[in-house]
Amino acid sequence: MHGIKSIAAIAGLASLAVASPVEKRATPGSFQIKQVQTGQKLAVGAVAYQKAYQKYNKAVPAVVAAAAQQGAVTATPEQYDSEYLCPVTVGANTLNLDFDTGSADLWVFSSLLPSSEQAGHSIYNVASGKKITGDTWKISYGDGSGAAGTVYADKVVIGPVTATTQAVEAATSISSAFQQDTDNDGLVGLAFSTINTVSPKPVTTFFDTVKANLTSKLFAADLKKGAAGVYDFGYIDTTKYTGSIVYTPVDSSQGFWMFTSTAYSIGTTKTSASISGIADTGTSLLLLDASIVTAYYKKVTGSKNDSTQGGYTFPCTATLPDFSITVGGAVRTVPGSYMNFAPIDNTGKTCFGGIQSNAGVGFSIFGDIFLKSQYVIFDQTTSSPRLGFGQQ
Ligand SMILES: O=C(c1ccc(-c2ccco2)nc1O)N(Cc1ccccn1)C1CC1
Repeated sequence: MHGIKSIAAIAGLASLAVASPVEKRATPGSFQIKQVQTGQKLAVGAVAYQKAYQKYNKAVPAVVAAAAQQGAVTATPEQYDSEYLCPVTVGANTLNLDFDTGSADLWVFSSLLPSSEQAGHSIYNVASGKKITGDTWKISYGDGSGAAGTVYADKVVIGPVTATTQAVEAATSISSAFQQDTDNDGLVGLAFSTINTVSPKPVTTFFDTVKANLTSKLFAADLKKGAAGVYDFGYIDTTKYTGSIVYTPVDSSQGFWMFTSTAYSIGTTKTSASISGIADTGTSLLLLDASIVTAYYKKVTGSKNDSTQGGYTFPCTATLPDFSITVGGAVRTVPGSYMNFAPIDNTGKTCFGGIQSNAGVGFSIFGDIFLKSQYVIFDQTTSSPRLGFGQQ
């Protein structure tokens, strides 16, 4: 999630009620993208994993060997898992981009921006691209942040996959929050291309551009609590989850990976309820109906809905109940320990909850707080898209 959407959740989802909620290589068959250790040397997870087997002269599992040979880029979340970033080569430069399944624009900080707004960022130099005359774009996210600019066709490389002529949306203006988040050089939208904002005609997302060349038309997100995550493209890594994957149909009519769960549990208390929401790697938190949120924090001693903090807070020492949903007939659980998003200040006394209200959004948002407890498969292998969840 780019820090902005998480700031939305912290700064005041109440304000959301006012703000318009949501108007945000030779290609081998499959490969693994690891997220970059921002500011640190790239740890290539799959290669490290392979080395471990080789060190003890053990056979390297095929999927690890495949991933290692595919090349992998490892990204680590920002502090408090507020954002997960992967290095992507755009034209001649490598930028750290936020893979966002809640939006469908690949936009980047560019040489077209005023130099003051480029400061601290890796930049796409439009000189290497082919300007797509007449195309413009403008995106606004749920928290009022946003960006706008023009469009170039250029090479985009993610892992070992190269899209030779991907539409790259070069920013000519960006909101202040994006300027301040110097870890983030732009977004790779992985929602459906129908909500791409390029005018007069939407362009395809990176995934839509390359999916025909993948072994399977799918990608999977393996985000982690406080550690590097992985995006797998074109294959399912069966070492990444326990038990089996449960699948559920996706309603893509609003351009999101939207699904419905049929019950939720707070601790061991299960309640039947139809919860319609989206799998959104670009949102930090888990945004649910107020009734569920209130019921959850009733179980947390010292919690309160603090309008000055923009949501529910509790003592950082609080014990938090697990939260589960029933999806595709199976229960999928977020451990209580994942529900503490971050301290509200540097005293570390009071913490901000990972579960907050979806007021003003119109549906629930299963952001990183939920997604990092699962191996999530975004599956377009058939004409009916679906989501898969494997408990981690
Ligand atoms: O930020 C967005 C978001 C993403 C993409 C677009 C968009 C506009 C035009 C095309 O895509 N508009 C958004 O608003 N969230 C998450 C969110 C978080 C908090 C409140 C509201 N929402 C979309 C996925 C739901």
